[in-house]
Amino acid sequence: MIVAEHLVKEFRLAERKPGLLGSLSTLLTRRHRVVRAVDDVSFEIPAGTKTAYIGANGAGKSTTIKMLTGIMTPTSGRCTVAGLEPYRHRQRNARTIGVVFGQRSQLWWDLSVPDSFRILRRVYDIPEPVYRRNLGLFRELLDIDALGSTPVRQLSLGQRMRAEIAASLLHDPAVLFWDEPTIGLDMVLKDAVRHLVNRAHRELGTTVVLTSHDIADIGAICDSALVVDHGRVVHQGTLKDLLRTADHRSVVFDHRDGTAAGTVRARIEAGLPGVRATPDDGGRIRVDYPTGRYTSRQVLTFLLDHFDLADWYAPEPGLEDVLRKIYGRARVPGDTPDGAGRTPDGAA
Ligand SMILES: Nc1ncnc2c1ncn2[C@@H]1O[C@H](COP(=O)(O)OP(=O)(O)OP(=O)(O)O)[C@@H](O)[C@H]1O
Repeated sequence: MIVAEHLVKEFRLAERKPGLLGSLSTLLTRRHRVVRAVDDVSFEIPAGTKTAYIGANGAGKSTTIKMLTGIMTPTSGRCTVAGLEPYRHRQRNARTIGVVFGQRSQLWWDLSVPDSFRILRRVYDIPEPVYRRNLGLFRELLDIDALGSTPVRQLSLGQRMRAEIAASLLHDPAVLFWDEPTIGLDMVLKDAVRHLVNRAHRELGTTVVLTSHDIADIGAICDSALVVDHGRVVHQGTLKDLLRTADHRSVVFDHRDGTAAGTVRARIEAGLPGVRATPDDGGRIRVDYPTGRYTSRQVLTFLLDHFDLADWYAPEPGLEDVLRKIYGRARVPGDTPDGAGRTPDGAA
């Protein structure tokens, strides 16, 4: 079980004024502003679930994961992973968790991947059969042997990510924290990575916390969702519950009465104010309606009354639509650009 209780993380940033005089005055006055990256966040992630930690850029996801993995200490509040406060018990916590930060390597920069794995094997005291089984899987699915003896710093982004993912799974951790794990990976490797994590969950009961801007990753891996906006949790529940918050639904239909697409559109939009009708390339019409205003029955009845329907279906609302709505609200005019003043390694 992963628990966050009123978790807060603030960063103090020196205010910099532009120009030479500005730099001098910055040195003299030393004014600071505080960025509250994580703002009183509380949640419980049950063991054995696969949770997507979702939010727009700068919402506070990576900062939360850094506290859960012990890299950062909270400003206030607390969190526990399998009963341990990660920032107080970094060593013990490290045995329980496997971590990937797409933006930051967990491997030794000057060592080759096989050398890194040999060290990790000792650090985690991995039993021989487990080590062999996992290496076999990584050879088969991530083509890890092809990385050869090249030092990690000379690997391409995709090659490094393959090694990072393998390293995070090497010791069969109880909890995986994966922050943007598939950046730089091609489609085949993304599939392999999804297979590996789902296998670990199915066979070992691994708890997964995934941060990704790749909607397909979330759909292929996660069953639950935790959505943050401006450092605060705005939704926690199953992925299905999140999809049900969609404020628009759609009906797609084919008609056989030969009416021109433009006329069909005009007739629908006049008869059902607030509804949008869009012809697609295949000759079908997609009707998007606000759920607060119409039921699917009302929309369908209108279509049946006005057109000779050859076929119709109601697609499930997509995660992308739901997130676009949440992220759209998150953009406040005049917001400062995210990431300003970050330290190079992101550490506290
Ligand atoms: N080390 C740091 N020093 C100062 N500010 C920081 C630091 N790390 C993060 N921040 C700020 O905290 C806020 C949250 O950043 P965080 O990286 O947690 O967001 P995120 O949700 O992971 O974003 P993204 O999706 O872009 O990776 C941002 O405004 C960011 O600029």
